[in-house]
Amino acid sequence: MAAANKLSYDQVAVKLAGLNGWNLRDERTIEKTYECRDFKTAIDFVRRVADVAESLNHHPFIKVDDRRVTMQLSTHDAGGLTDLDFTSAVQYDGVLPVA
Ligand SMILES: C[C@H](O)[C@H](O)[C@H]1CNC2=NC(N)=NC(=O)C2=N1
Repeated sequence: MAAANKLSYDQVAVKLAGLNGWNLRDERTIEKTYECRDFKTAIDFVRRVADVAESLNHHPFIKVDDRRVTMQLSTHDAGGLTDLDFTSAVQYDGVLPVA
């Protein structure tokens, strides 16, 4: 997949406004912390996120702290934020916890 185009600060601001709970960490990274029910649910969430990441060939930084999962998205190939980061964010928000 060709590297996506780096978005301008204004484009990032508009896209960020359409998301829930995602914040700008620095000029090239967006971040969100998900609160899961418990540690094993958090790990299961990460497993599902990994499947999405593989399908998009776009891989997040992930931190697991007990039941909190922090995700950071950036497009290294473009040196900033691209549509791929926002597509990933929407898909991660749609990853459901185990029933
Ligand atoms: C060659 C391959 O497409 C690249 O290395 C992909 C893999 N996953 C990636 N993930 C992220 N977050 N940024 C990238 O630039 C990136 N590039």
